[in-house]
Amino acid sequence: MTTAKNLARIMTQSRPRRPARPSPADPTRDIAFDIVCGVVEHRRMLETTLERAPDTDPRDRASAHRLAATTLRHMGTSGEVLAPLLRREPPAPVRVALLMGVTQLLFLDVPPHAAVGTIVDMLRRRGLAPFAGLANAVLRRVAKDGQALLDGLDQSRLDVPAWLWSAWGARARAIAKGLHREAPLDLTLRPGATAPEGGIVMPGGSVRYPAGTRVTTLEGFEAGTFWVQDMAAAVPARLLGDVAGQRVVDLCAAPGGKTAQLAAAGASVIAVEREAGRMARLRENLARIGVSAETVVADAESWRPETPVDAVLLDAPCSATGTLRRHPDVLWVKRPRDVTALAAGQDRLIDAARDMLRPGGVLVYAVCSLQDEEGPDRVRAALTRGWRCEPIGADMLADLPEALTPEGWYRTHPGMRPDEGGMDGFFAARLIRI
Ligand SMILES: C[S@@+](CC[C@H](N)C(=O)[O-])C[C@H]1O[C@@H](n2cnc3c(N)ncnc32)[C@H](O)[C@@H]1O
Repeated sequence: MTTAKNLARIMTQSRPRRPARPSPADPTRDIAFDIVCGVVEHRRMLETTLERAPDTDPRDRASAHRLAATTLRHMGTSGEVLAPLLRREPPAPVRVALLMGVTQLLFLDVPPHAAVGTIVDMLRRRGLAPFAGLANAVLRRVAKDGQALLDGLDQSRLDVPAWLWSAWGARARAIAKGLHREAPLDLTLRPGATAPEGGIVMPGGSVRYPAGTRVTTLEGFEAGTFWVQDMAAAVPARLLGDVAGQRVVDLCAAPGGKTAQLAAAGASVIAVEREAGRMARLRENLARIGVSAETVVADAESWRPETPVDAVLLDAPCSATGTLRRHPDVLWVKRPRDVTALAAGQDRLIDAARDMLRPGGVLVYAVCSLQDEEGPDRVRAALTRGWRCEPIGADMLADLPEALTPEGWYRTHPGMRPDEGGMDGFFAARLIRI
């Protein structure tokens, strides 16, 4: 039996007992390890690390993404499982390896011998052989006790950093439960298009497929009959009302989901995006879908249209806490001060949008954030700077009435409609230029 005393002894050993055998190559674990170390040690986003491994087989990348994302999604709980098994805190990379091992054992369907062996091999491969014995002992213990180790743990609470939990207030538990589920794949259809087989039509007309569905394999992808957009993200563009024939500016536009919606609804759209690379993606997406828009690579804070426009959609850069189901790295990368800095930028963009609109013109301000500072607080602040709020009508959200707040704002979170697969967190409000 492995006692805490034995474990402590293993931890103090500086060399493995047996000569190390060569560890087999395992790109999935290696990339996942780099991703989680990047998040934990350097607050580096998951995608940034993935981009550093461009030549990897797509299946290894997909498996690495899944292992890393699942580790990050359950990181608080896995840490709690490890706590009584560790006499002292191991070095950060070793802790990451142990967390990955616990994830494989308790949250993924990896058979115990493989769950333990792959982590031990990884430690040897990554220059951490002195800790292979520790990992072997700890993970075997986790494998032996299995799911019983989770009994009595408040996983929802453990897997959300304290600052986010308190910021979410009464919504926190429902949101946290939503975050434990992988997000499904939602499509927005080009008007008149038929959905690929196997989807479920959601409120608002989005079509939903199970988590893990690869979009490029769906019929109609090449022909551009649909684009990927969470059902909650499909709503803000519709809050502008009937835009047919109107001049609409889509600010912060890439990769272009909302530009496509506005163009498909008959608006004459100017899409403004700061990053040239992201704008190239927007153009590719519009070409695939078969809709057109004027595209401008510029900073939305300083760019202005030649003449004032009827409407602006501002999908502002934000903390993205509404997309935590897809991006669990955000849980551990973002800090309260990031939200404060983002809120200041959001105010500047709202002011810029005012300069673009004719008097009486409409701004839909939207963020994929769950934070009050980036949603309700920005709208309240705007009311002192030349805007009035026009409450969203119940008819505009007839399919999703629970998303309409008493103030007339649109607000969703990942805990909503849990039995139908949940949805991303979004906030949007209609502001009129005075
Ligand atoms: C939330 S994403 C927009 C998603 C997009 N609206 C859609 O529906 O596909 C924010 C985008 O804003 C861009 N961005 C950030 N600050 C900007 C600025 N000052 N001017 C223009 N674009 C900006 C980012 O590069 C990013 O592509």
